[in-house]
Amino acid sequence: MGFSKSRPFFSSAAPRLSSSRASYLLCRSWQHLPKFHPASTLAASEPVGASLSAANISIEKTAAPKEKLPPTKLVFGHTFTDHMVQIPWNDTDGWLIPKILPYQNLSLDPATCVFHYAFECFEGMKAYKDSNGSIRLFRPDKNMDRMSKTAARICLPTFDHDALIKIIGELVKIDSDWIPSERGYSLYLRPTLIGTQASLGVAPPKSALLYVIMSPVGPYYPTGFKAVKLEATDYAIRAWPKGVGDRKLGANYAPGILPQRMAASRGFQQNLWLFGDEGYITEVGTMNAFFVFQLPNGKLELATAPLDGTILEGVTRDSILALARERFDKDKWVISERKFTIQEVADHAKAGTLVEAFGSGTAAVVSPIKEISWRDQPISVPLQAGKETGMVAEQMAQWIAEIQYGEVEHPWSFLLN
Ligand SMILES: Cc1ncc(COP(=O)(O)O)c(C=O)c1O
Repeated sequence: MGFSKSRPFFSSAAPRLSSSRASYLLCRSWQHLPKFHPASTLAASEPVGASLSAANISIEKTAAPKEKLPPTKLVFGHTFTDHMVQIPWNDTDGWLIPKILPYQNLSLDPATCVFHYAFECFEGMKAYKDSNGSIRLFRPDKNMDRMSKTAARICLPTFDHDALIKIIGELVKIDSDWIPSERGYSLYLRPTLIGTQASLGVAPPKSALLYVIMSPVGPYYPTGFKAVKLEATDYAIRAWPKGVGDRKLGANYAPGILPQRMAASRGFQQNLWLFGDEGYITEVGTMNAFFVFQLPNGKLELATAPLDGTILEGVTRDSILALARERFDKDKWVISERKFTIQEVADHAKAGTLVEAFGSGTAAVVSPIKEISWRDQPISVPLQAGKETGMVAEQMAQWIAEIQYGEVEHPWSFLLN
């Protein structure tokens, strides 16, 4: 059964989220933390020394600003701005004074624990320039929350979220002329936390460095959406219950490259991570996964995997769920965080009730899917006629971009002033 504009599945008026509703939504992610998961109760170490503060940032500006590339030449993660943040921590003094410095190399002893035992975690978030030239972050509190929980899981120090948002804000303001003004462009921010203790003993690091670098990026789809073909991976597993797949650890990413490369060698842009003999759908490459099914009762279901520890708690995933719950017509839609299998997707495709599928993440916001290869058989995923996207992905991309670029007032948009 199709999915056409003659059947308005979205409420005609799209109400904006009230701030009380938004704070309720912000709190929801905590409720989804599985109670049994040790990371929800683990503390990195007893807090010692000074807590992270934005009160006394030391600023050293570069004497040699770099030449900027024309925006159309930007390649994701290849160009970095003039400055970076560095904040050292040690287990005696706590967090030391944050420094904004010229972008520079780090000098680390070869025995430093980050190189041997992967004491590293990071975040991916963006700053946007709106049409007034003001700069906005999108839901930075969610990234700080996730980074703290990840740091705690590998015994790196946690930090005051508001302080780090302020420090990042200062860095973004100093390098604000690196953010292209055109719609679709943004500044990708990479907060990173590493253990810096130089010793080979496997133990909690006694010293750490939090740093932030930034890279200007262009639109993910410069010429419009491009739907992707996926290969379902069942010979390798990205994450498992009670593991660390829900944490943004660098160590989770390197093992994912080979299956992605093997999928690419067979002509697929991404792989679809399955879990277990049942073939539960978890994630798409480094994105969360959404599917739209037509249900026997005539309703449509927007389904994504639950936060059971085997998927990353995507900020975009959370935003899509919140917007769908807020703005989709409740008589016509069911919004589900539930387990579902690749077999269920294949059955829906066969019955003509698979409506749409897409990945979600900070880089692309949404990435429409047109085909999934499973056991060498293609599962075809519908797109809108004449378009490279389904209707939900298209609508979500528009709603989220409006908030990111400050075209609608919204509590998720964090204005730097
Ligand atoms: C494994 C994984 N899943 C999902 C996501 C999407 O998360 P977000 O929407 O916060 O970018 C990312 C990107 O950070 C990721 O690396």
